Amino acid sequence: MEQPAGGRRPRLVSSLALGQRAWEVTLEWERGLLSWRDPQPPRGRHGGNCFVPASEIIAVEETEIEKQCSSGKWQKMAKPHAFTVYYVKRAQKHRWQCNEVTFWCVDEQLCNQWIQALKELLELQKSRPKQLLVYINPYGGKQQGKRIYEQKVAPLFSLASISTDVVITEHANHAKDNLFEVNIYKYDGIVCVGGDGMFSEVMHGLIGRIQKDSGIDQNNPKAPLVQCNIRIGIIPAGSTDCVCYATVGVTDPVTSALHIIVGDSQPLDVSSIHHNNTFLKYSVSLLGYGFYGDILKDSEKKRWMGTIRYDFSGFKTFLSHHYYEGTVSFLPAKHTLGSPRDKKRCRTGCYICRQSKQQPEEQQKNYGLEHNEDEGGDDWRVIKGKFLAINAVNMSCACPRSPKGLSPAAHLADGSIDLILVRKCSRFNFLRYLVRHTNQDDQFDFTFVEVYRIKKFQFTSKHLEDSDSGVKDVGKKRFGQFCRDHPACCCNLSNSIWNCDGETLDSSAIEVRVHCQLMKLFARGIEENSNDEAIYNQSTVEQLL
Ligand SMILES: Nc1ncnc2c1ncn2[C@@H]1O[C@H](COP(=O)(O)OP(=O)(O)OP(=O)(O)O)[C@@H](O)[C@H]1O
Ligand SMILES: CCCCCCCCCCCCC/C=C/[C@@H](O)[C@H](CO)NC(=O)CCCCC
Ligand SMILES: [Ca+2]
Repeated sequence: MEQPAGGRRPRLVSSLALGQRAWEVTLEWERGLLSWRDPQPPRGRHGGNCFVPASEIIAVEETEIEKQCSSGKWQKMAKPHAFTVYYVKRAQKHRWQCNEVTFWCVDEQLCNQWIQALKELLELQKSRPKQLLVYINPYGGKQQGKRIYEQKVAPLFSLASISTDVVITEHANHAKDNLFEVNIYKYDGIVCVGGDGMFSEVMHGLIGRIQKDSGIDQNNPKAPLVQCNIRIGIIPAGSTDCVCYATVGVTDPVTSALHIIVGDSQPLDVSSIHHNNTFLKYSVSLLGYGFYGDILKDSEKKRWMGTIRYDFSGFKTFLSHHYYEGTVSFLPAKHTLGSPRDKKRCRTGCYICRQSKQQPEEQQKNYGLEHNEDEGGDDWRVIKGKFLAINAVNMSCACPRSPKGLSPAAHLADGSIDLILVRKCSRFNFLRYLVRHTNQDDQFDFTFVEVYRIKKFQFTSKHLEDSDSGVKDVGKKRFGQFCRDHPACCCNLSNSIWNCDGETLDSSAIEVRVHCQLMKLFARGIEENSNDEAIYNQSTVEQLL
């Protein structure tokens, strides 16, 4: 072993056996890196260098071994000593797996020294959770939540010495209500096992609880909300799992569990939605009126169909081709560098999101000023029209159905919303628009599609305006009426509904405002050059360090 230099923690270098060969294993404290290399690779094979950053080591365990080797030099040993390192292995398409490597040696003291050193290194990973509160929706998606958690996630949490309190929900809003009752502050994070709806429930519980404890009135649309530092982890077990896909790059329970274990943190913008000074809901993914509202309305009646209900209702809604008249007013976002037509997408460590990081504090400081500007300024834009869809997205909304999402260049944490207006067009053109969500073509490159990066917006449907009801919702009186003058024209005098992250809103007239980085997830955003190889190679690590 190398000696300490200048009081620094020494580099640990030993010759340890891996399988039946001796490898040079190194632990570099300064760089937080475990590596091993085969000094004499067998002829014809490249001597691979393997690297694992400490931040991606899941656990270290002493390993009880029998005399397993039938040949080679270990065969003669009376009692070999061993330890196993569990670490993150990057598989294809942003998927992570738990890999393990077992090192052997004859010297018990050396083995213990390695275990001790690696455990100390893990102790230094301060952002890792130790205690989690887990909510499982047993009825989300394909009703596999409980099985997924017990078989794939719980064993990993236990390996990583994370203790958990698990609640299997018995009804909708169970998790949300529970979050107002329990001592949330003793947990390092909340985990939800389910889909976007379950995540939304947990998020409402957590954000609501924090505002309550801070004396903030959620009904005040202008209140500066208090940031939520308790992270939420999503184990995907729903039908769309858009929040998970758009923040991790894949919907895979093991990958998500590993992001929780390594203590990743991804800030997330949250929109608040109000009607007449009454708080309705928060949204993090899609707030959609028209097409996506109608899909939701129809699909809720078909929950028994499971995950394919959305395809069925999507097809039906496409054929019905309803458009809705109304007025959208919005305040464009000036603070952010990006635009919805950018080619560059929000990825791990996104510069545009980092640049927006100061915004929450600035917002608090300039609260009064900003408020006056917004109310009196000429910055608000007003668009009246006939729309097939009005979509306000806080993130790309990438999901397995649409891997680039509704707004591919939207940012997770830049304090802005992408507002997409799809005006009345032919069925054929709307189909062309939808198909572009699934290929590489630009879905905003149509005359009937507009996209704006904004901070706030309001919407009122035409018949609410006509009835002079202002923001009061009397639209339900006319619900279900269709255009008598043109029975086949698809003009729908009734309201659509708002689809808010897969849940319906009680009002069609709404005002929406985005809160920059209001909450955090156990995620890191989608990694740019996700490594499709089995393990870090030399160049990747050099880039990292
Ligand atoms: N025990 C339960 N019984 C009935 N409903 C529940 C229960 N627990 C949670 N819920 C509700 O079920 C709704 C849907 O759950 P979830 O989001 O997990 O699945 P999904 O709708 O199939 O998936 P996605 O939202 O990804 O499309 C949530 O709004 C949640 O409030
Ligand atoms: C001819 C092929 C055309 C295919 C077009 C596919 C376009 C798909 C875009 C999907 C965007 C999903 C946005 C996410 C919404 C979630 O907050 C929400 C809750 O889970 N899911 C839905 O509303 C469910 C929405 C389901 C939509 C089908
Ligand atoms: Ca955003």
